[in-house]
Amino acid sequence: MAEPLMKLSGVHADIGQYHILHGVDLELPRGELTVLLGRNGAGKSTTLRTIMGLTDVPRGRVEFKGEDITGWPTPRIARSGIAFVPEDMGIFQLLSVRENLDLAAASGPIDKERLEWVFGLFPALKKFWQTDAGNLSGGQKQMLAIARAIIEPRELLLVDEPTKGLAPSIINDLRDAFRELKDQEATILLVEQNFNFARALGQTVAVMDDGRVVHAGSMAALAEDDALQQDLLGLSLGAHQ
Ligand SMILES: Nc1ncnc2c1ncn2[C@@H]1O[C@H](COP(=O)(O)OP(=O)(O)OP(=O)(O)O)[C@@H](O)[C@H]1O
Repeated sequence: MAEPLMKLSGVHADIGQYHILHGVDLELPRGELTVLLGRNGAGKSTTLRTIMGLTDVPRGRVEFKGEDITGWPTPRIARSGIAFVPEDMGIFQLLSVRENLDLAAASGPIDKERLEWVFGLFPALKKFWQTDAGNLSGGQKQMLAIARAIIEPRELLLVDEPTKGLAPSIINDLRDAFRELKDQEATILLVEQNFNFARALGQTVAVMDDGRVVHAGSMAALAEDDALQQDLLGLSLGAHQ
């Protein structure tokens, strides 16, 4: 098997005095969209934050492109080619869509072709180019947050629960955008609670429970196995259709 783009081996993570991750093993195959599933509080967001260097890692190893990045400061991790869309989206509410994207382009003015490509994924951002981000709808804010992460090419994109609180029609737009993103270039790690969204996009899946990955494999296999879903996630696909 080809070397994964990212590999977590036995990763423990602390937030303050709390020990949250208890030995996470996770591999992200290059060019694939991996979905991280699991019940509330399983440690999914903490895993993304740990990859970005936002927690203490007393034990274990995080490798990106074969290099040990454990303990690197967050800006260095970002510069190495990893983009992160946190659950709270991290956009500047008082700045316009344009200003939000200008600030996200760290290496200079936004590349025109890249911007047109982003507008193709999220046409609303073109329409509301001069609008303050705080006045966008929830779905448009999520699109802006993702656009900020991809306004410059990145090798790995981490996205935390993009569908949270969004209406079904907006979720469909987001799904289409992620499909195009994964077809075009990126390796993506997506934290999701919405199993149908996850199933539509994921090639690979990892399921967390109590600070560990308890299942990893193909999404197709999990999507076909009602009993496994029930066991791992406490859900059956039938209940979610
Ligand atoms: N800043 C913090 N201080 C203390 N405990 C925290 C902190 N952040 C997260 N936790 C705890 O760590 C555990 C994992 O949280 P995390 O947010 O990673 O889970 P999750 O799988 O993303 O869940 P959710 O879907 O609810 O966001 C939870 O028990 C949570 O209460």
